[in-house]
Amino acid sequence: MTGDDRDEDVGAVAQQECVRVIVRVRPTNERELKAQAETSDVVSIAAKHGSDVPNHVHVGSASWDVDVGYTYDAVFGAATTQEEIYGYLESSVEQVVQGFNCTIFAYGQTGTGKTHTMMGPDAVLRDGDTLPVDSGIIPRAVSGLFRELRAVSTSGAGAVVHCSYMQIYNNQVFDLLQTTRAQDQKPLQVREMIKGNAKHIYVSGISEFRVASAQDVLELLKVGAQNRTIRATECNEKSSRSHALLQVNIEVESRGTESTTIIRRAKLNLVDLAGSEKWDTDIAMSNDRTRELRNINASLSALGNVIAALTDKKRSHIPYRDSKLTRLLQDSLGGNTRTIVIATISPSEAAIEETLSTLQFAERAKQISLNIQVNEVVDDAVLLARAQKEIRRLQQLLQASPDKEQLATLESRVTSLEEELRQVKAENLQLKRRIKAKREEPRATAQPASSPSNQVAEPSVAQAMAPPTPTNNATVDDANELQTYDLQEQYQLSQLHRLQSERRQLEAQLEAMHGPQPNLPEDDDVCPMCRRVIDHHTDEELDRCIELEAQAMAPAQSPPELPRPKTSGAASALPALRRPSSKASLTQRKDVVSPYLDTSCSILGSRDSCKPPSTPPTPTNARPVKPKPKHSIVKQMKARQKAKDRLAASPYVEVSAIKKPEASVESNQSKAKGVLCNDVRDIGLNLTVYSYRYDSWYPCTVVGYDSKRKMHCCHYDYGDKQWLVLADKKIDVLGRASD
Ligand SMILES: Nc1ncnc2c1ncn2[C@@H]1O[C@H](COP(=O)(O)OP(=O)(O)OP(=O)(O)O)[C@@H](O)[C@H]1O
Repeated sequence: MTGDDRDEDVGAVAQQECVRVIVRVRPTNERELKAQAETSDVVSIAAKHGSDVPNHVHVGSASWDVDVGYTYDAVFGAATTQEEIYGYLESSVEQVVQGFNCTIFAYGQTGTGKTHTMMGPDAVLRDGDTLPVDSGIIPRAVSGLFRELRAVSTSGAGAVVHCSYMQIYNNQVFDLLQTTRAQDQKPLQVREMIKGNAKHIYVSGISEFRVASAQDVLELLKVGAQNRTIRATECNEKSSRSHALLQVNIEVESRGTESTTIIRRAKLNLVDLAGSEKWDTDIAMSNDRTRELRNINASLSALGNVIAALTDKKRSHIPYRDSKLTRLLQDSLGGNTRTIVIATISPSEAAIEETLSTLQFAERAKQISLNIQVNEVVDDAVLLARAQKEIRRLQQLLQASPDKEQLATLESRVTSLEEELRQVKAENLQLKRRIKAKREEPRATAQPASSPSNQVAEPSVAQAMAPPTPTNNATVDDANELQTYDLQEQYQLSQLHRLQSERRQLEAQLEAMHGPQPNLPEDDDVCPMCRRVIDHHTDEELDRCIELEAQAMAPAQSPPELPRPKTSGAASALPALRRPSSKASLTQRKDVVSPYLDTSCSILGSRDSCKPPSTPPTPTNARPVKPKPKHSIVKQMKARQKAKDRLAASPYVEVSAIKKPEASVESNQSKAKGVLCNDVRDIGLNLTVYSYRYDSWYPCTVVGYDSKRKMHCCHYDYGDKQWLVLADKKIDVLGRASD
């Protein structure tokens, strides 16, 4: 996969898949051959539905009255080689390098070949460059992983690999890579942290070793093998009495396009479970052995319960906390980890009960669905690259739109139509006033007859409004004039309607030519002073706009607002001019007046209040009403600025960064440094580490130490892990959890 391909994967969505289950049948061993001298094997396998890999296992025994069959992802018979088994899993292991977590675990009755499948015979851990043919999945997966890492490194990717190895013995977690024997160690705690939307399970205080080659891991496995608890039992000379988990954490940093950096982190868990065992009351067992057996069976039954709960749609509670095993496998069961279960069975009739129980466990496990997702860290550069990509897309859209000249012509036509419309409206208004005045004239002059000023009797209102007659010349003239006004008004109104409809058409045309508008900011996101998105302001710009806004809002300083021309009832009843889209309208954006050009009119007011009135303002005693904003923009901007500051202080919003005065920092520092051992003994120490960048202290626990680089692996309380040279940092040691 190239860096470019990887870039495309950024932000990839989760893939749904189920736990994959494969069954491996081991050859009949000598003990079974002796026991079943007269009977044959009860397990047979076949390929179903035209599959080239056998995927169906059948168990049939007349004496046990059993005849059942199950279908899995794959079924491997006694003759299958270690290479064939790994060949089936290889691609899943290689995908770890691409950021997919993966867990492979072997489950089955004691002595059915779990350790053989996962590790192979002891001899596989001998020194040498080539893997022995009987090497199991673990050594093959480790060398496959490093092969894949070498392949990606040719395209410029760099990788860091860390490894830890632990066992769960008697439901307690022990570090298999510590120099002290497991029996003398303090058990480690399994902890949970929330990272993003997901929970992550980790072992607090486990040692993590940086490894550079498969051989390094094999060396660690050798150390671990010496520490693992093994005992001879009736079924197995070297029976594993603990569950062993090898955890390989990889971090691959690759270059995407536009010099971006993509960091992918993934975990490969390789688990060899202890085998379930029937409690044989005929055999005398030591207390230790009884305790082991009880714990192994209890943890495996807890695993069975978790799997049953996960496949039961009605169950909401999954009992992960019932055992350390299920707690550690929590991520792998129903989480963001590709999980492969290898169910190992014996073909012998003597083991038929255990075989059926293992197959039923496997049958349930394959129903568990998982949400697999690439684990990647998107850095600022990637975000920047995405933004640049979007800008390029918008620029292309703009180029694809019709030529600018045509747009400019249309825009100027709309502007001139608006002006014409305004004039027609004003004329119309004047006409209406004159008509009204004319109509009221006869009423005003129709005074009582006794009035000395009225020598001639005036016609009544009814007469004035009646159709003109030839006998009364004055009335005829008035009526004619009124009629002319009416006609003029009708003409103006029709003009008005024509102009309005023409303008609406033009605006629609303009909008269509501009294409779909990119996400225009919500009104509340736009600065009322400069009409730019508030979040795009620099600090200085923001301060300037806040100041301008405060000036505009202050009643003493605000310029006297021009009262709007009064409109008559008739004029306000005219059809309102509406734009096809208030947000996308070009003219609306164009009309916005920048406060940097003229601060005498508040942008908070309507657009008209900034324009010179079309008619001289009529004097009025009414106090001009100052338009009020929905919310105080100043407050809004200040709140945004505060939120921005908070974000800038920490890359993790939820982090409660602890600020400390510098003085105490310095005094604590030398004391804190003295407490550090600068070796694996630091593991488990709780610290707070000072970050200069964010001027804050972050609490963390030391979970690893790299002696080569003299670096500590710090697990922050907010969930991230980071390798640091603590010697160069300001730190404060808080102690250990156990203190
Ligand atoms: N597929 C196989 N081919 C050849 N030998 C096998 C195979 N599977 C298991 N064996 C042998 O069977 C014996 C028991 O196997 P192993 O120790 O792997 O069982 P286990 O399931 O891990 O048992 P336990 O749960 O007790 O640890 C070993 O001697 C191993 O070499």
